[in-house]
Amino acid sequence: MSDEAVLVLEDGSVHRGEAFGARGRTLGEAVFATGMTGYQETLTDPSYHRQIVVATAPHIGNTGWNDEDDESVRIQVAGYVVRDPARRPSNWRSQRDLAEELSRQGVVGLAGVDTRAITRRLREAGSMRAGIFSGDALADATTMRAAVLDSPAMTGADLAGAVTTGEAYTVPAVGETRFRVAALDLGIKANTPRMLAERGIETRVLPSTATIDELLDGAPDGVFLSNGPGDPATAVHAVDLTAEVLRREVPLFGICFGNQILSRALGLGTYKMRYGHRGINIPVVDHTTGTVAITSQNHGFAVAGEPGARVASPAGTVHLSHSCPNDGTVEGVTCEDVPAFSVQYHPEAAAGPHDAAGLFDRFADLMGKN
Ligand SMILES: NC(=O)CC[C@H](N)C(=O)O
Repeated sequence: MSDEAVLVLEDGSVHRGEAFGARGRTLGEAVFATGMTGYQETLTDPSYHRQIVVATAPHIGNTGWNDEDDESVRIQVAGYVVRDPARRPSNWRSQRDLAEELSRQGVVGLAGVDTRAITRRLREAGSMRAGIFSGDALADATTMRAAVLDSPAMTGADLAGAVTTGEAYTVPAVGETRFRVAALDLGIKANTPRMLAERGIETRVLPSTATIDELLDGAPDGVFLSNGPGDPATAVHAVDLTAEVLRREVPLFGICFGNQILSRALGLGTYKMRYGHRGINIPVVDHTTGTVAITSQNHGFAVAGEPGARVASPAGTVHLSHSCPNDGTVEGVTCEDVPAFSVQYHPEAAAGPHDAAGLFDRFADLMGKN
Protein backbone atom coordinates (compact mmCIF):
# COMPACT_ATOMS: atom_id res chain seq x y z
CA MET A 1 0.00 0.00 0.00
CA SER A 2 2.34 2.70 -1.17
CA ASP A 3 0.84 3.73 -4.49
CA GLU A 4 -0.83 7.07 -4.92
CA ALA A 5 -4.57 7.72 -4.77
CA VAL A 6 -6.38 11.04 -5.13
CA LEU A 7 -9.70 12.40 -3.91
CA VAL A 8 -11.10 15.08 -6.21
CA LEU A 9 -14.05 17.11 -4.99
CA GLU A 10 -16.58 18.92 -7.11
CA ASP A 11 -15.13 22.26 -5.91
CA GLY A 12 -11.88 21.38 -7.71
CA SER A 13 -9.85 20.60 -4.59
CA VAL A 14 -7.44 17.68 -4.95
CA HIS A 15 -6.41 15.60 -1.91
CA ARG A 16 -3.45 13.28 -2.47
CA GLY A 17 -2.77 10.19 -0.38
CA GLU A 18 -2.23 6.47 -0.72
CA ALA A 19 -4.42 3.81 -2.28
CA PHE A 20 -6.44 1.89 0.32
CA GLY A 21 -8.35 -1.24 -0.75
CA ALA A 22 -9.02 -1.69 -4.46
CA ARG A 23 -7.29 0.43 -7.11
CA GLY A 24 -9.31 2.15 -9.82
CA ARG A 25 -11.90 4.89 -10.05
CA THR A 26 -15.06 5.49 -8.06
CA LEU A 27 -17.55 8.34 -8.15
CA GLY A 28 -20.17 9.34 -5.58
CA GLU A 29 -21.34 11.96 -3.12
CA ALA A 30 -18.64 12.80 -0.55
CA VAL A 31 -20.07 12.84 2.99
CA PHE A 32 -18.42 12.74 6.39
CA ALA A 33 -19.25 10.33 9.20
CA THR A 34 -18.18 11.08 12.77
CA GLY A 35 -18.60 7.68 14.47
CA MET A 36 -15.45 6.50 16.21
CA THR A 37 -16.59 2.87 16.12
CA GLY A 38 -18.74 0.77 13.81
CA TYR A 39 -17.00 1.18 10.47
CA GLN A 40 -18.06 -2.30 9.35
CA GLU A 41 -21.73 -1.47 9.95
CA THR A 42 -21.31 1.88 8.20
CA LEU A 43 -19.60 0.40 5.15
CA THR A 44 -22.25 -2.32 4.74
CA ASP A 45 -25.28 -0.04 5.37
CA PRO A 46 -27.25 0.20 2.07
CA SER A 47 -28.18 3.82 2.90
CA TYR A 48 -24.59 4.74 1.94
CA HIS A 49 -25.01 3.42 -1.59
CA ARG A 50 -23.27 5.76 -4.04
CA GLN A 51 -21.62 7.79 -1.28
CA ILE A 52 -17.91 8.23 -0.64
CA VAL A 53 -17.60 8.18 3.14
CA VAL A 54 -14.93 10.28 4.83
CA ALA A 55 -14.18 9.12 8.40
CA THR A 56 -13.45 11.96 10.81
CA ALA A 57 -12.06 9.50 13.38
CA PRO A 58 -8.36 9.54 12.50
CA HIS A 59 -7.56 5.90 13.15
CA ILE A 60 -9.68 3.28 11.38
CA GLY A 61 -9.42 -0.50 11.13
CA ASN A 62 -8.30 -1.56 14.61
CA THR A 63 -10.98 -4.21 15.03
CA GLY A 64 -10.56 -5.70 11.56
CA TRP A 65 -13.47 -7.35 9.77
CA ASN A 66 -15.71 -10.28 10.72
CA ASP A 67 -18.52 -12.30 9.16
CA GLU A 68 -21.08 -11.32 11.80
CA ASP A 69 -21.44 -7.54 11.75
CA ASP A 70 -22.43 -6.94 8.13
CA GLU A 71 -25.67 -4.97 7.77
CA SER A 72 -26.18 -6.31 4.23
CA VAL A 73 -24.62 -8.69 1.72
CA ARG A 74 -21.81 -6.41 0.62
CA ILE A 75 -19.92 -3.20 1.22
CA GLN A 76 -22.31 -0.56 -0.05
CA VAL A 77 -20.29 2.67 0.02
CA ALA A 78 -18.90 3.89 -3.29
CA GLY A 79 -15.56 4.67 -1.63
CA TYR A 80 -13.87 5.10 1.74
CA VAL A 81 -11.49 7.84 2.86
CA VAL A 82 -9.48 7.50 6.08
CA ARG A 83 -6.54 9.24 7.61
CA ASP A 84 -4.53 6.56 9.36
CA PRO A 85 -5.46 2.90 8.74
CA ALA A 86 -4.54 0.36 11.41
CA ARG A 87 -1.40 -1.50 10.35
CA ARG A 88 -2.76 -4.71 11.80
CA PRO A 89 -6.19 -5.48 13.29
CA SER A 90 -6.45 -6.80 16.81
CA ASN A 91 -9.78 -8.13 18.00
CA TRP A 92 -10.92 -11.61 19.04
CA ARG A 93 -13.72 -11.50 16.46
CA SER A 94 -11.61 -10.21 13.59
CA GLN A 95 -11.26 -12.55 10.61
CA ARG A 96 -9.71 -10.22 8.04
CA ASP A 97 -8.18 -6.84 7.71
CA LEU A 98 -10.21 -3.85 6.47
CA ALA A 99 -7.98 -2.98 3.49
CA GLU A 100 -8.03 -6.63 2.43
CA GLU A 101 -11.84 -6.70 2.60
CA LEU A 102 -12.13 -3.47 0.58
CA SER A 103 -9.86 -5.02 -2.08
CA ARG A 104 -11.70 -8.32 -2.05
CA GLN A 105 -15.00 -6.49 -2.70
CA GLY A 106 -13.49 -4.11 -5.26
CA VAL A 107 -14.10 -0.98 -3.18
CA VAL A 108 -11.73 1.89 -3.95
CA GLY A 109 -10.39 3.79 -0.95
CA LEU A 110 -7.90 6.46 0.01
CA ALA A 111 -5.71 6.76 3.12
CA GLY A 112 -3.21 9.24 4.46
CA VAL A 113 -5.19 12.42 3.87
CA ASP A 114 -6.32 15.03 6.42
CA THR A 115 -9.93 13.88 6.76
CA ARG A 116 -10.75 16.69 9.19
CA ALA A 117 -9.70 19.32 6.65
CA ILE A 118 -11.86 17.58 4.03
CA THR A 119 -14.71 17.52 6.56
CA ARG A 120 -14.43 21.28 7.16
CA ARG A 121 -14.73 21.78 3.43
CA LEU A 122 -17.83 19.54 3.23
CA ARG A 123 -19.32 21.30 6.24
CA GLU A 124 -18.88 24.78 4.75
CA ALA A 125 -19.73 24.05 1.10
CA GLY A 126 -22.03 21.07 1.76
CA SER A 127 -21.88 17.48 0.53
CA MET A 128 -20.29 17.39 -2.91
CA ARG A 129 -19.87 15.01 -5.80
CA ALA A 130 -16.42 13.47 -5.70
CA GLY A 131 -14.17 10.78 -7.09
CA ILE A 132 -11.28 8.64 -5.84
CA PHE A 133 -8.70 7.76 -8.49
CA SER A 134 -5.79 5.33 -8.19
CA GLY A 135 -3.83 2.81 -10.24
CA ASP A 136 -4.61 3.05 -13.96
CA ALA A 137 -7.39 5.58 -13.28
CA LEU A 138 -5.00 8.28 -12.07
CA ALA A 139 -5.04 11.23 -14.47
CA ASP A 140 -4.38 14.96 -14.48
CA ALA A 141 -6.59 17.08 -12.20
CA THR A 142 -8.67 18.53 -15.04
CA THR A 143 -9.58 15.10 -16.42
CA MET A 144 -10.42 13.73 -12.97
CA ARG A 145 -12.56 16.77 -12.09
CA ALA A 146 -14.39 16.49 -15.42
CA ALA A 147 -15.36 12.90 -14.50
CA VAL A 148 -16.68 14.14 -11.14
CA LEU A 149 -18.70 16.95 -12.75
CA ASP A 150 -20.13 14.40 -15.18
CA SER A 151 -21.44 12.11 -12.41
CA PRO A 152 -25.06 12.25 -11.16
CA ALA A 153 -25.99 14.27 -8.06
CA MET A 154 -27.71 12.78 -4.99
CA THR A 155 -30.67 15.13 -5.39
CA GLY A 156 -33.07 13.30 -7.68
CA ALA A 157 -31.31 9.94 -7.24
CA ASP A 158 -33.68 6.94 -7.16
CA LEU A 159 -31.56 4.20 -5.59
CA ALA A 160 -33.82 1.80 -3.67
CA GLY A 161 -34.04 -0.50 -6.70
CA ALA A 162 -30.26 -0.95 -6.61
CA VAL A 163 -30.19 -2.28 -3.04
CA THR A 164 -33.55 -3.95 -2.39
CA THR A 165 -33.93 -7.74 -2.14
CA GLY A 166 -34.74 -9.65 -5.33
CA GLU A 167 -37.03 -12.08 -3.52
CA ALA A 168 -39.21 -11.78 -0.44
CA TYR A 169 -37.92 -13.61 2.65
CA THR A 170 -39.03 -14.12 6.24
CA VAL A 171 -37.07 -13.61 9.45
CA PRO A 172 -38.79 -15.61 12.22
CA ALA A 173 -39.50 -14.30 15.70
CA VAL A 174 -37.31 -15.47 18.58
CA GLY A 175 -39.59 -17.61 20.76
CA GLU A 176 -43.32 -17.20 20.44
CA THR A 177 -44.61 -15.12 17.49
CA ARG A 178 -46.58 -12.20 18.92
CA PHE A 179 -46.90 -10.17 15.71
CA ARG A 180 -46.20 -10.43 11.99
CA VAL A 181 -44.81 -7.43 10.12
CA ALA A 182 -44.42 -6.75 6.39
CA ALA A 183 -41.25 -4.73 5.79
CA LEU A 184 -40.74 -2.78 2.59
CA ASP A 185 -37.05 -3.18 1.77
CA LEU A 186 -35.72 0.15 0.52
CA GLY A 187 -32.23 -0.77 1.75
CA ILE A 188 -32.98 -2.53 5.05
CA LYS A 189 -30.18 -3.32 7.53
CA ALA A 190 -29.87 -6.83 8.97
CA ASN A 191 -30.21 -5.56 12.52
CA THR A 192 -33.80 -4.35 12.02
CA PRO A 193 -35.49 -7.77 11.59
CA ARG A 194 -33.15 -9.02 14.33
CA MET A 195 -34.38 -6.42 16.82
CA LEU A 196 -37.99 -7.04 15.80
CA ALA A 197 -37.43 -10.81 16.22
CA GLU A 198 -36.15 -10.28 19.77
CA ARG A 199 -39.54 -8.74 20.54
CA GLY A 200 -41.51 -11.72 19.22
CA ILE A 201 -42.08 -10.15 15.81
CA GLU A 202 -41.79 -12.14 12.57
CA THR A 203 -40.71 -9.97 9.64
CA ARG A 204 -41.52 -10.66 6.01
CA VAL A 205 -39.14 -8.52 3.95
CA LEU A 206 -40.48 -7.51 0.52
CA PRO A 207 -38.82 -5.95 -2.54
CA SER A 208 -39.32 -2.21 -3.01
CA THR A 209 -41.52 -2.92 -6.04
CA ALA A 210 -44.10 -4.92 -4.02
CA THR A 211 -47.74 -4.12 -4.74
CA ILE A 212 -50.19 -3.23 -1.96
CA ASP A 213 -51.68 -6.74 -2.21
CA GLU A 214 -48.27 -8.36 -1.84
CA LEU A 215 -47.42 -6.07 1.07
CA LEU A 216 -50.65 -6.80 2.94
CA ASP A 217 -50.89 -10.47 1.91
CA GLY A 218 -51.84 -12.58 4.92
CA ALA A 219 -53.03 -9.47 6.82
CA PRO A 220 -49.85 -8.58 8.72
CA ASP A 221 -50.22 -6.85 12.10
CA GLY A 222 -48.00 -3.99 10.95
CA VAL A 223 -46.00 -2.49 8.12
CA PHE A 224 -42.39 -1.33 8.41
CA LEU A 225 -40.69 1.17 6.06
CA SER A 226 -36.92 0.73 6.07
CA ASN A 227 -33.95 3.05 5.77
CA GLY A 228 -32.39 3.40 2.34
CA PRO A 229 -30.30 5.43 -0.10
CA GLY A 230 -31.30 8.23 -2.45
CA ASP A 231 -33.69 11.15 -2.59
CA PRO A 232 -37.08 10.47 -0.95
CA ALA A 233 -38.74 12.72 -3.56
CA THR A 234 -38.13 9.93 -6.10
CA ALA A 235 -39.78 7.19 -4.00
CA VAL A 236 -43.20 7.64 -5.56
CA HIS A 237 -44.24 3.97 -5.38
CA ALA A 238 -43.30 3.66 -1.70
CA VAL A 239 -45.21 6.88 -0.91
CA ASP A 240 -48.32 5.57 -2.74
CA LEU A 241 -48.14 2.25 -0.85
CA THR A 242 -47.81 4.14 2.43
CA ALA A 243 -50.82 6.34 1.67
CA GLU A 244 -52.88 3.18 1.12
CA VAL A 245 -51.58 1.59 4.35
CA LEU A 246 -52.64 4.78 6.20
CA ARG A 247 -56.11 4.63 4.62
CA ARG A 248 -56.48 1.03 5.82
CA GLU A 249 -55.17 2.02 9.27
CA VAL A 250 -52.64 -0.81 9.48
CA PRO A 251 -50.06 0.07 12.19
CA LEU A 252 -46.96 1.52 10.55
CA PHE A 253 -43.42 2.34 11.68
CA GLY A 254 -40.67 3.86 9.55
CA ILE A 255 -36.97 4.54 10.04
CA CYS A 256 -34.95 7.25 8.27
CA PHE A 257 -35.86 6.87 4.56
CA GLY A 258 -39.07 5.35 5.98
CA ASN A 259 -39.65 8.54 8.00
CA GLN A 260 -39.23 10.62 4.86
CA ILE A 261 -41.66 8.34 2.95
CA LEU A 262 -44.33 8.45 5.68
CA SER A 263 -43.94 12.24 5.86
CA ARG A 264 -44.33 12.60 2.11
CA ALA A 265 -47.42 10.35 2.20
CA LEU A 266 -48.80 12.77 4.83
CA GLY A 267 -48.25 15.69 2.48
CA LEU A 268 -45.08 17.05 4.12
CA GLY A 269 -42.06 18.00 2.02
CA THR A 270 -38.47 16.76 2.13
CA TYR A 271 -35.34 18.68 1.21
CA LYS A 272 -31.59 18.12 0.84
CA MET A 273 -29.61 19.21 3.90
CA ARG A 274 -26.30 21.01 3.46
CA TYR A 275 -24.20 18.19 4.89
CA GLY A 276 -26.62 15.90 6.72
CA HIS A 277 -26.26 13.97 9.99
CA ARG A 278 -23.89 10.98 10.06
CA GLY A 279 -22.64 9.90 13.45
CA ILE A 280 -23.45 7.98 16.60
CA ASN A 281 -23.89 10.78 19.16
CA ILE A 282 -26.59 13.03 17.70
CA PRO A 283 -29.17 14.39 20.17
CA VAL A 284 -32.91 14.19 19.48
CA VAL A 285 -35.64 15.91 21.50
CA ASP A 286 -38.95 14.07 21.92
CA HIS A 287 -41.53 16.90 22.03
CA THR A 288 -44.14 14.64 23.63
CA THR A 289 -42.07 13.79 26.72
CA GLY A 290 -39.46 16.55 26.70
CA THR A 291 -36.69 13.95 26.92
CA VAL A 292 -33.51 13.84 24.86
CA ALA A 293 -32.04 10.68 23.32
CA ILE A 294 -28.52 10.32 21.96
CA THR A 295 -28.88 8.62 18.61
CA SER A 296 -27.14 7.11 15.64
CA GLN A 297 -27.90 8.82 12.34
CA ASN A 298 -27.13 8.69 8.65
CA HIS A 299 -29.15 10.97 6.44
CA GLY A 300 -28.68 13.76 3.94
CA PHE A 301 -32.33 14.69 3.41
CA ALA A 302 -34.81 15.89 6.02
CA VAL A 303 -38.53 16.47 6.51
CA ALA A 304 -39.63 20.10 6.24
CA GLY A 305 -41.64 21.68 9.04
CA GLU A 306 -41.66 23.37 12.43
CA PRO A 307 -40.54 20.99 15.22
CA GLY A 308 -43.31 20.38 17.73
CA ALA A 309 -46.04 21.67 15.39
CA ARG A 310 -49.27 19.83 14.64
CA VAL A 311 -50.40 19.93 11.04
CA ALA A 312 -53.39 18.64 9.09
CA SER A 313 -52.81 15.75 6.68
CA PRO A 314 -54.89 13.33 4.57
CA ALA A 315 -54.59 10.94 7.55
CA GLY A 316 -55.66 13.50 10.18
CA THR A 317 -53.41 15.42 12.55
CA VAL A 318 -49.65 14.85 12.42
CA HIS A 319 -47.34 15.89 15.26
CA LEU A 320 -43.80 16.79 14.20
CA SER A 321 -42.85 14.98 17.35
CA HIS A 322 -39.04 14.85 17.30
CA SER A 323 -36.27 17.27 16.38
CA CYS A 324 -32.52 17.72 16.51
CA PRO A 325 -31.43 20.52 18.87
CA ASN A 326 -28.17 20.99 16.94
CA ASP A 327 -29.90 22.49 13.91
CA GLY A 328 -33.67 22.39 14.56
CA THR A 329 -34.42 19.79 11.88
CA VAL A 330 -37.43 17.48 12.17
CA GLU A 331 -36.43 14.00 13.42
CA GLY A 332 -39.75 12.20 13.63
CA VAL A 333 -43.49 12.36 13.03
CA THR A 334 -46.42 10.86 14.92
CA CYS A 335 -49.93 10.49 13.50
CA GLU A 336 -52.59 11.29 16.06
CA ASP A 337 -55.60 9.82 14.22
CA VAL A 338 -54.09 6.69 12.64
CA PRO A 339 -51.59 4.17 14.10
CA ALA A 340 -48.41 5.40 12.39
CA PHE A 341 -45.12 6.99 13.45
CA SER A 342 -41.56 7.23 12.22
CA VAL A 343 -38.14 8.58 13.13
CA GLN A 344 -35.20 9.96 11.19
CA TYR A 345 -32.65 8.24 13.45
CA HIS A 346 -31.68 4.60 13.96
CA PRO A 347 -32.99 2.51 16.88
CA GLU A 348 -31.46 -0.50 15.09
CA ALA A 349 -27.97 0.99 15.08
CA ALA A 350 -25.22 -1.39 16.05
CA ALA A 351 -22.13 0.42 17.23
CA GLY A 352 -24.03 3.29 18.65
CA PRO A 353 -26.13 4.33 21.62
CA HIS A 354 -29.17 2.26 22.63
CA ASP A 355 -31.37 5.14 23.82
CA ALA A 356 -33.79 4.67 20.92
CA ALA A 357 -34.21 0.86 21.05
CA GLY A 358 -37.56 1.32 22.84
CA LEU A 359 -39.11 2.50 19.57
CA PHE A 360 -39.44 -1.16 18.54
CA ASP A 361 -41.44 -1.75 21.73
CA ARG A 362 -43.58 1.26 20.85
CA PHE A 363 -44.28 -0.35 17.46
CA ALA A 364 -45.21 -3.62 19.21
CA ASP A 365 -47.55 -1.70 21.56
CA LEU A 366 -49.19 0.00 18.58
CA MET A 367 -49.83 -3.39 16.99
CA GLY A 368 -51.06 -4.80 20.31
CA LYS A 369 -53.58 -1.98 20.78
CA ASN A 370 -54.90 -2.38 17.25
N1 LIG B 1 -30.36 6.16 6.32
C1 LIG B 1 -31.32 6.50 5.49
O1 LIG B 1 -32.37 5.87 5.41
C2 LIG B 1 -31.06 7.69 4.60
C3 LIG B 1 -32.28 8.27 3.95
C4 LIG B 1 -31.97 9.19 2.76
N2 LIG B 1 -31.32 8.47 1.72
C5 LIG B 1 -31.14 10.36 3.23
O2 LIG B 1 -30.00 10.46 2.90
O3 LIG B 1 -31.63 11.22 3.91
